Formats: sequence, structure tokens, C-alpha cells
Amino acid sequence: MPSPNASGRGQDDKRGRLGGKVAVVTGASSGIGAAVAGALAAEGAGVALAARRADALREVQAGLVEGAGSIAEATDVTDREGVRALVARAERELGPVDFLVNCAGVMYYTLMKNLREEEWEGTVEVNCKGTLNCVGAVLPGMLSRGGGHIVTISSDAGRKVYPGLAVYSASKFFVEALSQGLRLETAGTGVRVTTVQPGNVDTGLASLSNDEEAIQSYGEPTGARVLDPEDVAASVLYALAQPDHVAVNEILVQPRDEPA
Ligand SMILES: NC(=O)C1=CN([C@@H]2O[C@H](COP(=O)(O)OP(=O)(O)OC[C@H]3O[C@@H](n4cnc5c(N)ncnc54)[C@H](OP(=O)(O)O)[C@@H]3O)[C@@H](O)[C@H]2O)C=CC1
Ligand SMILES: N[C@@H](C=O)C(=O)O
Repeated sequence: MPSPNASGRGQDDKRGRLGGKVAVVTGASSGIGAAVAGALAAEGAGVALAARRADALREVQAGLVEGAGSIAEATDVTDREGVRALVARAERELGPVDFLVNCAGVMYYTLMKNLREEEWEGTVEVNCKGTLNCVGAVLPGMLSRGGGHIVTISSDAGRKVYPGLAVYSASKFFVEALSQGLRLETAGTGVRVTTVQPGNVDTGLASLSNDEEAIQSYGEPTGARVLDPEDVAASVLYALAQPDHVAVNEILVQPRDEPA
């Protein structure tokens, strides 16, 4: 699905803070990923949008500002070869990948005693292995070019475990540990690694849950004004738009009235 305005590196170099850069954004079919794709395109980056739902991706792509090159590629992040194909296409049609923004994720409110083992497994597959697949697909190119930036949407649940979200929290602790390790190992190579840790955001994420006992115990909204996906996209943009010598390693961004 190339956009009519798909363009390679260089054509928009002077437009926006990210002109001439190329980003792969996973989870771009909705919520935070869609907002990130929009924010990066508005700053002049070429964007490869990835998620499983092709129609939803196309809709997000159609809403991007005119002029930014983009592609939309139906991708399941749990499929390592599919992720490699996504990155290969992005490089072919947009240029070498400067930014990976890992937004694909799932979350199920569930109590451990209720043994929702398929949900446990799905969480590990998407949030942990999916993130690894994406990192693995871009890291060699970034290292060989001496630069790149990997941003992962973690969670405030990557800093503190929430009841009803034990496996989800574990998956976000995983991405925090992975990102810390990657950051330490790539220091001096030009690669930057950031985690963004949002609190509650107004997206459809919570609608995956159907363990009523867990939802009633821990998953009901507090009534506080939560974040919009665009608030999280602004944090991603802040990290990506820093001067070369600056690394914004972690950003905790929560609703004002839901500190944790
Ligand atoms: N909403 C919130 O309160 C918070 C969310 N987060 C994190 O933000 C990220 C985005 O979630 P959010 O925007 O809220 O929720 P959404 O449900 O709107 O977005 C989730 C995205 O992940 C994609 N996705 C899910 N499974 C796969 C898969 N196997 N392969 C590729 N893409 C997949 C979905 O696309 P598709 O179905 O088309 O594949 C969708 O685009 C998640 O990592 C979540 O943990 C963190 C803190 C708070
Ligand atoms: N806010 C977090 C958990 O409660 C999340 O949605 O990741």
C-alpha cells in the first residue's frame, strides 16, 4: 500500500524537525501508534505504518499530512520474517530506518488465579517477543550506519506492578530491562534507546479484557481525565527531536490526577 505521495529520503529534508528521517511505527492502526505516526509525519519524517489490520492502517495513512512519504504494511509483530520484510520495504521505498517506535501491544486485565493462560501467552508473544523481533530487524542497519533511535511504548506498569495486570506488568518490566541493556551495550555507537511510560491513555486497549472479576476489582476507570494518544506522541517526539548528543532515556507521563 504505497501512499500516492510516497517519497524517498531527501525530498522533504527542510520540512519540520524530522525532515529527511525515516520511521517505522508499529501498532500504527490505532491509539498511540496512530498518533505517533501522525506526529512524526507532521514533522516531516517518512513513516512506515505497521499493524495487523490493513484497512485501519490505510485510514491512518490517509490522514497523514500531505508531503510526508509513507507506506502501510500489514504486519504481525510476532512474525519475525514479516517484521524483516516490513523493514526491508521501508528501506527500499522510504530510505534507511532512523527511528523504530514500538507501539504494538496488548493488555488483559485478569487475575492470576483465573488462569487465562492464552492471554498470558498472547501478552508475552506481542509485548515481549514482538518488541524483540522489531529491535532485531532494525538494529544491524542502525549500527552499521552509526545512528538510530529505538523508542518503545512501555507503561507506568513497567515501573510498578499493578494488581490485575501481573503478566502485563511483567511484559513491561521486560521491555524496560531490554531497553536498559540495549542502551548500555550500544553506548558509543550513535544508537539511542528510549522508553516512554504512559499512565492511562484514552484508547481501545482495555477493551481486550473480559475477566469480569479482574475488571471489577482493578480495571474500572477512576473518573480522572486520562491522557490522549497525542500526549504520548508528544513525548515520543520530544525524545526523537533532541540534538545528537542528548539521550532522553525514559519518560514517565501520567494523567495529572492519577499519580502512581
Ligand atoms: N492505553 C493505555 O492506557 C496505555 C497503553 N500503553 C501501551 O501503548 C501501546 C499502544 O496501545 P494503545 O494505543 O493504548 O492501544 P490500541 O489497542 O489502540 O493499540 C494497540 C496497537 O497494537 C497493535 N497490535 C496488537 N497486536 C499486534 C500484533 N500481533 N502485531 C502488530 N500489531 C499489533 C494493534 O493493531 P492491530 O490490531 O491492527 O494489529 C494496535 O495498533 C501498547 O504497547 C500499550 O501497552 C502503555 C501505557 C498506557
Ligand atoms: N496505565 C497502564 C496500566 O494500568 C497501562 O495501561 O499500561
